[in-house]
Amino acid sequence: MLTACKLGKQYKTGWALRPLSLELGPGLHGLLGPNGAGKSTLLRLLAGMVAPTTGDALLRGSSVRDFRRSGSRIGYLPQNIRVLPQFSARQWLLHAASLQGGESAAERRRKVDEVLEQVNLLGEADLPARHYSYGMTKRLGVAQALLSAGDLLIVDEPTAGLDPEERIRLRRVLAEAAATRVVLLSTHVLGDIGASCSEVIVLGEGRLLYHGSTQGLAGFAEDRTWAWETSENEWRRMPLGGLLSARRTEEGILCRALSDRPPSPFAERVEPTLEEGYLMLMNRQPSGGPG
Ligand SMILES: Nc1ncnc2c1ncn2[C@@H]1O[C@H](COP(=O)(O)OP(=O)(O)OP(=O)(O)O)[C@@H](O)[C@H]1O
Repeated sequence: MLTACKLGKQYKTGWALRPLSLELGPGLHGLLGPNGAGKSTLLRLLAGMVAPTTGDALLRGSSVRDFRRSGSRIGYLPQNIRVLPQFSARQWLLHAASLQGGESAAERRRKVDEVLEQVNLLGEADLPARHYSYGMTKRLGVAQALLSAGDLLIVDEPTAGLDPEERIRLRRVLAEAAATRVVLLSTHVLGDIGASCSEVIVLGEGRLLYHGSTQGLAGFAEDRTWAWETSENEWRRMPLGGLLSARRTEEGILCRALSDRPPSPFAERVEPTLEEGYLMLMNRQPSGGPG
């Protein structure tokens, strides 16, 4: 449904995103990568917000740039949303819907109520936005993106700064939206991806490093993730390289590490998490490990 073909963006300072090709079907797709990896650039290109230097992105066979020019059926939530504080959510969304044009006032009101309900803002729909919490403002941004999302919804770090309850709520909204369309979710929170995405894209320094299942990403740490229990004394002498966590239990200290070889004679291989696979892929962990 959404195809990127040799899609790339170069600024005077260099490549923000080196040419890459992708095919995405309906569902929730996660986008991961360190700061400056090119995530927002990719999302802006896929939303048709900026012109590519190379290649193109096609939605149902037509360039996303044409979609945007023709009134847009692409929902896009940028990293930083701005809502005029004197507007209520309902006023803000009715205004956004009227800019899209083409529908009767009654139909616009119906759609606005529908998205307000989806993001659970109906109860506060008539409060001025200055009274909204950070999470409510984010949900309003998602509602605005949903209003114009036909086949494609793109959200750039929607869960950043949200408390766990708000984050779960937002994830549910996105998962519901993904039932019928392509949804792309950029985040630094691996828990968001693990909980809701079946596919994940990883960028690093403007390059596509991985595109596939979340299990496949976790698999990068297969056979290199270890857990073992150690005493307080041994723990104090242990080098920290490769160590992921150390948790005190009644028996001692439960350690977990990424390493090519067993970090301790007592270490046993364990199932890697998504985070461990991501760390392995990004090559951030030292290969030696503790011990
Ligand atoms: N308009 C621009 N002009 C020049 N360089 C840009 C522009 N936009 C992005 N870049 C550069 O492209 C690279 C990728 O930036 P981008 O914002 O896409 O990364 P990101 O993965 O979204 O980062 P973050 O996680 O910090 O939001 C960075 O080096 C950035 O400085």
